[in-house]
Amino acid sequence: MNTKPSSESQIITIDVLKADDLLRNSKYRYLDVRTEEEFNKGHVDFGDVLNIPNMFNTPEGRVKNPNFMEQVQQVCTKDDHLIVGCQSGVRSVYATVDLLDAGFKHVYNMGGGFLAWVQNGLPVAVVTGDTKTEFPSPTSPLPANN
Ligand SMILES: O=S(=O)([O-])[S-]
Repeated sequence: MNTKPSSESQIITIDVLKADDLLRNSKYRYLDVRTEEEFNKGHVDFGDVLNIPNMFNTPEGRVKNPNFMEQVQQVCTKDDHLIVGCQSGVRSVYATVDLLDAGFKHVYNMGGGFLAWVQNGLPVAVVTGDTKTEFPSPTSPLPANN
C-alpha cells in the first residue's frame, strides 16, 4: 500500500481565461510541461514562459523526465507563482502534484491546456529556427504544420 501523502486533492485548476488574466496582471509565470517539439510548434505567448517537459515521448510510450524537479528548481523557487500547462490538461496535473509535493506553494493547473488556450483565441507564439513568431491578434490563424 502506498502511504505517501499526495497533493493531488490540493490541486487548484483554473481555466485559460483566468490563467491569461493572472499572467497579464500578476506575478504568475507560465510553466509549459510539454516536450520541446510541442512547445516550438506553438505556445502560450508571454515573455517569461518556461518550457520544462515532465514527460518524454519514447518508442515505448511516455516516460517521466527524471530531472524535472531539478530543472524547475534551477529557474524557480518554491515561492514563485506558477501556472502549469500542457497540451490538453493531463500532464499538467501530474506536474502540479509533483510541484506541490516538493513544497511549491503557489501553483495552479491550467485546465484544458494549450488546446483550450488556442480555442479561446488567446495569444500564441511559434518558434521556427531561431525566430519566434507571435500571433497577437486573437483572430490570427496558426500557421499550418509542415
Ligand atoms: O498534454 S496532455 O497530457 O493532456 S495530451
